[in-house]
Amino acid sequence: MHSFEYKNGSLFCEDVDLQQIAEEYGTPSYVYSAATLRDNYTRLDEALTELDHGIEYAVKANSNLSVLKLLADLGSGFDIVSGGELKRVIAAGGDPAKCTFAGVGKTRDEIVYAIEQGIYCFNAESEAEVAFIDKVAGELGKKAPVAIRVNPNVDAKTHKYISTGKSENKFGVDFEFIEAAYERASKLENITLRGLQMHIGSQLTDVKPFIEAAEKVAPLAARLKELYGIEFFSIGGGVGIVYSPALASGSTEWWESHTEEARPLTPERYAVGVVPFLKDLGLKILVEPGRYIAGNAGVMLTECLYEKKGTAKTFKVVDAGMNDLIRPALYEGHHEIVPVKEPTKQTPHITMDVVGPICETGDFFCQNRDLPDFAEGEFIALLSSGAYGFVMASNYNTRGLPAEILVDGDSARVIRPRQSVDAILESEIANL
Ligand SMILES: Cc1ncc(COP(=O)(O)O)c(C=O)c1O
Ligand SMILES: N[C@@H](CCCC[NH3+])C(=O)O
Repeated sequence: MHSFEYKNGSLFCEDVDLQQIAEEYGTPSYVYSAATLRDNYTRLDEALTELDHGIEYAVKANSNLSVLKLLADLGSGFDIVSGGELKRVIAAGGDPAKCTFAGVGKTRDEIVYAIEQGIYCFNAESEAEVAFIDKVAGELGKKAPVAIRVNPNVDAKTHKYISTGKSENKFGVDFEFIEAAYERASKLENITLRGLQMHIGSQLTDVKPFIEAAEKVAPLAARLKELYGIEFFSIGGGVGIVYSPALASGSTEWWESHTEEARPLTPERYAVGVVPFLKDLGLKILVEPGRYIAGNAGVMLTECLYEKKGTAKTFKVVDAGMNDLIRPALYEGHHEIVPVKEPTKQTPHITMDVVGPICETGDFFCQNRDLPDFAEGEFIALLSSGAYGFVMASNYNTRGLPAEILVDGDSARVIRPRQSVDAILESEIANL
């Protein structure tokens, strides 16, 4: 489910007209649907009922405090990658005892903070890191819970920048070395071996790599349980979403018009694929979805400022740039673009580039795309922008960060006001 659809000639998020949001709060703005966030969480949770499982929402995908609070209220745990993310979870009312801490470069300060807050487990990504956590825990007179991330050398068949489970990627300890790493770790005095973790990549749209990884690593998890009494196996995140056709795929008719094989990955297919390898391990199974929970729960609204017809192309210049949504520039990520005012049968389609105001050639949201025409002053929505959207925004070109708005039914709340340029300048020191 996602709650973005045309009603009465305008694009709505749940019961709120996005035209009104754009007019009231300005653009560029991110708008999230609370119902979609809740629904995505619940659907995945229900798909995994056969397992003793826990959902650790990957905070990096969308870390707004209101989003974290909504998920914490549903009982979610959190997968964090920095001390900052842990602080966010705590500020949002999340439970540190339900947090796992991933990432290849945890610092001393972050490790100390996480131990003091009593996180559920560090997911260590190298033997050097395990040794360092042991040392820091010893200095604090504590025992730190540790899992080691295994790199199973499985091809996730996703964009090369977001593939993480091959040996050439920086993540985790190679499958060939992992048992020796556990054996050495088991001799350290200030850590407890609590689990095993893997994560093979992001935006997987095929279930096969998940199955391959689960089949390869489940026997290892069983051995580690027997040898060291680990209690969980985290199979990571990575469940992909439908970026196109994003709007249509929100409808039941769209799903029903596709055969099972032609359908993109769903939580149910994911579960059918991996559960058989996991259900008899006697371990708690954790999943770390980010994009699946937040991706299709958000759009970015922007206004068309100018149209420019060149000899080669028609450009629509909008008021959002790659600093607001970097996925197209960074990964050639596809986001569907739809006018907020619903196109009619008479609206002509034209081939266009939708570009931002940033001084970079890569500052585009689409190139040579056939879209229903829209005029200067009209608002458009970039769909599927709820994950890895706002969180990757920057102040490049001294542009304030966009606003974030959470819609729930017929209510719309600003959950992050637009950042002013003054606020950017206030954080700097002019050495005059
Ligand atoms: C360790 C870890 N877990 C979970 C995730 C979440 O991934 P996704 O948003 O694809 O579910 C990531 C990001 O890829 C990650 O690095
Ligand atoms: N930022 C990436 C995903 C990275 C996943 C983090 N491990 C994207 O937008 O697709």
